[in-house]
Amino acid sequence: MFISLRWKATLAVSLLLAFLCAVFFYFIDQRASKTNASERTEMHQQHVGLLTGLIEQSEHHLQQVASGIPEALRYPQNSSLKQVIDRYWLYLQADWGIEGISLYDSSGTMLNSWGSSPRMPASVLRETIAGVNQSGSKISCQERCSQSMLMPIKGSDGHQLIQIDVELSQLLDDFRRVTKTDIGIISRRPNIENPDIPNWTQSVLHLTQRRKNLPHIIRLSHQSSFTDSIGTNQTLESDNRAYDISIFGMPQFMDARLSVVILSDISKSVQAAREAEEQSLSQILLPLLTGCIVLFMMMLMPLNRMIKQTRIMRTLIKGDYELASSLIKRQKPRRFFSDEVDQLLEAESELSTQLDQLQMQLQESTDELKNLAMFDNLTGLANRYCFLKEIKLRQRRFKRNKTGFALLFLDLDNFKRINDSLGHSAGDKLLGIVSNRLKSCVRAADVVGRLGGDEFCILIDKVSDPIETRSLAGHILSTLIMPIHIAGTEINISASIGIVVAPNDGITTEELLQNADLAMYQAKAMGRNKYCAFSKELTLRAARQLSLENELRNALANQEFELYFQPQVHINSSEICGMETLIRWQHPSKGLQYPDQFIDTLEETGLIVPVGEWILKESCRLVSSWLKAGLPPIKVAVNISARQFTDPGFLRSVEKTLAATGLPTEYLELEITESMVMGNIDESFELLQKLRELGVTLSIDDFGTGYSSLSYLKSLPVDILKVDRSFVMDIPNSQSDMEITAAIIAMAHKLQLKVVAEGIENPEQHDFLNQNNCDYGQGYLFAKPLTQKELIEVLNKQRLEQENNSLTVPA
Ligand SMILES: Nc1nc2c(ncn2[C@@H]2O[C@@H]3COP(=O)(O)O[C@H]4[C@@H](O)[C@H](n5cnc6c(=O)[nH]c(N)nc65)O[C@@H]4COP(=O)(O)O[C@H]3[C@H]2O)c(=O)[nH]1
Repeated sequence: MFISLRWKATLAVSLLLAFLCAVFFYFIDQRASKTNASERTEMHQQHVGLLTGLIEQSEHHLQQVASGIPEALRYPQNSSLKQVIDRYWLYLQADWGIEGISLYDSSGTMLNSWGSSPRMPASVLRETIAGVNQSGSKISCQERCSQSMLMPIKGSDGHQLIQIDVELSQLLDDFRRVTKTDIGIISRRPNIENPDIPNWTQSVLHLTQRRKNLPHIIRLSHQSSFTDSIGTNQTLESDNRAYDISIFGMPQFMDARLSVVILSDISKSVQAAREAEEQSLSQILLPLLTGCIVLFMMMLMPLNRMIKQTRIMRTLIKGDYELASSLIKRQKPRRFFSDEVDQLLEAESELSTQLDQLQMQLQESTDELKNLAMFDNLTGLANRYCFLKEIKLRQRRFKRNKTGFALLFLDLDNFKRINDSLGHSAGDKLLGIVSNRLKSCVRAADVVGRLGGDEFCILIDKVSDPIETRSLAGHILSTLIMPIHIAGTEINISASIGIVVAPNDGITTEELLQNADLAMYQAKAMGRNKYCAFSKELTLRAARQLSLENELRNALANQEFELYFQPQVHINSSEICGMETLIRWQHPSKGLQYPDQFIDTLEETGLIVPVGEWILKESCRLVSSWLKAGLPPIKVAVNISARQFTDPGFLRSVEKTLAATGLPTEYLELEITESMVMGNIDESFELLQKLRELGVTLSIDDFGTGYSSLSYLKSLPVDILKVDRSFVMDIPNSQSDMEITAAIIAMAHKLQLKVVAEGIENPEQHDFLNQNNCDYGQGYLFAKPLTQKELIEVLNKQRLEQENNSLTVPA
């Protein structure tokens, strides 16, 4: 729940104010109570003093009357007390306010009485006669309350006791007149039958303004008990008025059964005290309240600024840095009297700048990442990720508008060889040129992507008929085949294209790409620089390929491979000087299989490494055994695949094989291709050097088919060049092939290399090569690849011929 700081501050200040007021009020109240209590004590003392004075004055008055009686007894002489009082009774009543007079004899028996006079207890009379009791007045209440004075007096008829009474009501009225305070007498003797104050079971014997005041005393009796009320000042509030009621005894004037009650109306002083309190409160409250309002107003401005900064913060959180910085600019920090809010604003400004910079960097990085994520770095074409997204987009579109699309899966032919022989930078340039050519062949709406290496894919929009794509594929192939010049070298590149049309050739993206890939492989198998549209048949072919792979995996273990040997001859004498090992596969059901039916699969699956090791070992073992058997010494040339050559254990494997089979190293020749060496020239050089140090002969197979670098060839540690069959086969019909072959032979000789010409099938070819000083030859003209048995027969035959020739040579 949000509560503004301003309301919290106001609440806190209000609470503080309330607390201060309460404390202040408590002290004022305490002080007022003290003042009030002392004022009331003082008032009470004044009342008691006045009442005492009035009682004493009345007593004096009674004494004066009593002291005049002995004087009156003298005139006329020997008058009795009764006579005197009879004579003066009316006068005493009227002028002296005497209420009653009683005469007693010395035993305390009443002799005469005048008016109404309360009856004195006999004990008091006796004590007075005996002189024990000092002369003084006593207040007593019977039917009325009176002040009585007892005095012994000697009349003509002996000692007597005179009692003079005045009514107390006069005195109490005087008290009220002087003090404006009501007064009364309460009897302490319980009156159960008819009490004036039921709660206290007491009677009020006299009370000024009785009708008005008695209810107040009754109300007081509800507040406290009678005994608790004696000797204390009680406050009673009734009918919007306040009374001070004090009940106390006056033992010097009255007996213990009587109490005086004084009811003072203190409404005015209470009201005045209240007003004083209110005034004091207002005096303190007003400045406090004013302070509070001033504080509130003072807080308003910084709080408003803080609210604005909260908005800035929220804007920053939302990432709208432009708006945030304009808001910050609007709230300029103050130069003078700056406070925490200004510091906060400065910090916000810095934060905003930094966040803005961070966002920019983030945006740049994101863009870069997006580019990296979506586009191929080298060619700028859509990368695999982006391309797959595009395919998915088309698939979604198809669900809406039923327009199909096609995928052209393109792989450059022999790119690896070009890349290896010309170097990676030339390979990269070539890929860039291919990309541009591909883009030039398609519409803007079509997407060209590089899926990796030399694999490209083209997405053709809105295609329903596969025929549409075939003409495009043909156009692409004819565009790509145009010569490319990189670093002064002319390169001829071609590609194989696989075509699929969605959704006929695949529902999912993976399925489409897989089928396009399959079609592309088919195009490659068809002889490269071809396109092939996917068909269900291709799937079957792929399945066959898979089964071929599985069969090849078992072939080595089942010893289904066999070695054939094709003799190599001296061109000038046609005598066998060596042989090339050629692998065959004796398939359990299909019969003899040639390398073109399985060698690529061995390469692709990597099975060529263990199979190649077996070929090397078996070749060395056989030749070694033939040597030992006394057959003419013959060199064996073993084809080494690229996978074998780059295998880190290859050198060790050759060493181990030679050691294990005991074949002298000069009888082993290893055939490698140019592209194997060019792939990683430094490492290849080192390896070839080490093989040569072993004493093994090294030959370059298929020479002339790759992009041979003559500068490398010059320093390459090899012994023999094998001119590829493709140059020999058209001799003598192709002048250019003849020239190339002659040039290769001449160049090789210049480099101190021997030359083997492959594929010699007719005598013309033989003659040409002989005329051009080719060293060795291999081909059907001399011998086809032979089984072990056939080779041994040929070798034996040659040995016999040689022996016969030597025998017929004239001495
Ligand atoms: N038309 C014609 N062909 C001729 C003639 N003379 C020889 N040949 C064929 O030419 C191929 C020569 O082998 P290659 O160039 O190394 O080419 C070989 C080689 O690259 C590979 N290969 C064969 N055996 C092995 C092997 O043991 N290991 C490795 N790694 N590859 C092998 O398979 C390729 C094909 O081998 P093959 O089918 O045995 O075919 C052999 C051979 O039978 C001729 O006068 N006319």
